[in-house]
Amino acid sequence: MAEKTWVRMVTAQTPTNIAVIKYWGKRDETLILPVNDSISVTLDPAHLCTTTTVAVSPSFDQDRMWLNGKEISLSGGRYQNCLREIRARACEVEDKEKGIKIAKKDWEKLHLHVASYNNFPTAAGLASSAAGFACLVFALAKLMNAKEDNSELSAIARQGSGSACRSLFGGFVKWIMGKAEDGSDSLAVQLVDEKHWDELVIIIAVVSSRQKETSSTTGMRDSVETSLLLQHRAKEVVPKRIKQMEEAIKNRDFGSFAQLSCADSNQFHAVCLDTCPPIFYMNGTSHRQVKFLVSSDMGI
Ligand SMILES: Nc1ncnc2c1ncn2[C@@H]1O[C@H](COP(=O)(O)OP(=O)(O)OP(=O)(O)O)[C@@H](O)[C@H]1O
Ligand SMILES: C[C@@](O)(CCOP(=O)(O)OP(=O)(O)O)CC(=O)O
Repeated sequence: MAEKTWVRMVTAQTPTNIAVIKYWGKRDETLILPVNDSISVTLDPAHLCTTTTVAVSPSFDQDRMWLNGKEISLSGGRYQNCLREIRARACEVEDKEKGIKIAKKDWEKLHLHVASYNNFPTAAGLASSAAGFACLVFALAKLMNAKEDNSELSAIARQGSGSACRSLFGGFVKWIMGKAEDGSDSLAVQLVDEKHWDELVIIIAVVSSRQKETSSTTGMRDSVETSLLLQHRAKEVVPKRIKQMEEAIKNRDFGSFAQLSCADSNQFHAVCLDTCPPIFYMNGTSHRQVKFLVSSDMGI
């Protein structure tokens, strides 16, 4: 007779976030530590989001993951780092109804299956890695009954993709770059929740759903190696802008908020052009949109 088996599953949903003061450049590639603080706004989960189901069962013989219905490899360092960090924080789980009891030490031997869906284009510049890794880490933490709060979980999601640390919170979120070499103080904090500025409407105009030619990871590595503008931006420009942006958000000052967001986005694209070889993320449609916004009365 077959041995009695079981499956424990958790499903989570996490929205993507859009940076208004951008993260571009790492000081540590493995731990994913940035060269500057960044601030983002988390979108409404009803729109752009990732849904991830994680499952554990004694009948699984290896860790496996499916992204948008296709199996992907979990052998990459980023997935391995997240899985290792969460497993190290796993606690005992008891589900009396289903007769499941998992001791803390059992988590090392048990394997996981992960199925994740993005309801928006993947790897196209809409921060799928942010929603994806935040959702993975959050769902695993719930599955394994980890006791860490969202800021502590953000430091793990950060090791999957830098921008992911900011998707663990709603509203406006700051990723504090931190100073420690081990990355322990590089984490996200919520500045204000989603109710603080609920008349703010964000319109996402998708100008292309194709995969970007240069991934953020590769692009920012090249910028760190070759762009002098990036050094100036990280040291001189962003620290001042972060303070001004925090003030604008606190006071719901749309004029300052829009001016700072546009200036920061333009400087990010300028750093891309200052990179060798240059990186082009904007296309003709994006340029026409910027022209249109500048010529219309946006309160900027
Ligand atoms: N739902 C998900 N779960 C786990 N990993 C994901 C998920 N979605 C995307 N990823 C990972 O993120 C990678 C895409 O990241 P990348 O930074 O290139 O694009 P992006 O995040 O969509 O765009 P950008 O960073 O410019 O906003 C994918 O190749 C995959 O490895
Ligand atoms: C332009 C950005 O969206 C870049 C995001 O880069 P990623 O977080 O995707 O990069 P990795 O840390 O290498 O995974 C700006 C931002 O979100 O702050």
